[in-house]
Amino acid sequence: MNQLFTDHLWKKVEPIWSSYLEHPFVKGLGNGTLEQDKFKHWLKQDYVYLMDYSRLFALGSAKAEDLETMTIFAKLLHGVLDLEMDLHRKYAADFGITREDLESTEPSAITTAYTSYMLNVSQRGGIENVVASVLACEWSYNFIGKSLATWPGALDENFYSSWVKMYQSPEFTELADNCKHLMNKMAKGKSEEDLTRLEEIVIRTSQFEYMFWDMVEKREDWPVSLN
Ligand SMILES: Cc1ncc(CN)c(N)n1
Repeated sequence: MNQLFTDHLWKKVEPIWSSYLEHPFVKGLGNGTLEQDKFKHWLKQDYVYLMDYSRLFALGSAKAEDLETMTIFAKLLHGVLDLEMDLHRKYAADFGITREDLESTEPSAITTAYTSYMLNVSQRGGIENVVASVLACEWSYNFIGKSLATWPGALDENFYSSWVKMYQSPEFTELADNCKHLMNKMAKGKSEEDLTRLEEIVIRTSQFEYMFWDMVEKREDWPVSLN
């Protein structure tokens, strides 16, 4: 394969990622009209999602076979725990939600399914599986942030402008670019069969991304509640 593996992947996931921009939750972030109760649900579910997502970067660092890869994973871990989750903590403070409340959020069915899938695939396979698992998450949010930033008024002062600003920022773009760089590095020398397997992981996680947007839009938890 002469083209970058991430360019090949982009062609595969583009229809799924375009549908994110049509999703009511994402549209509400871009035009500032999203109901705050729905956003609160995203905030809490995403916080516990990111706690598990961080574990993947720690796992990637542990599985790394060279110092460059180990260092990138360590930077990605720091980026999520610090830059990204700081956005969540600031919004939570505006809502009067404490850090303890955020951390003790019960993961919904979709959150559990998505993080369990990534952790399972990453633990079972080599480091290339870890990279394929984390790729859509970082890259698609950066894609959404950059796309929404072009919408009229999305960067003007409104409740969700800090969300758009952070996900399109140079700092977050660097995290997404680091994931893409690792994916291309891992793809080098792999057989067509291995690349197809990695592509399937990226497509599956892209589908989970859509399900996550849908879950927060509908404020879903578990289908049958115990109380
Ligand atoms: C579900 C989800 N996917 C991706 C991201 C961006 N790291 C996120 N915060 N949450």
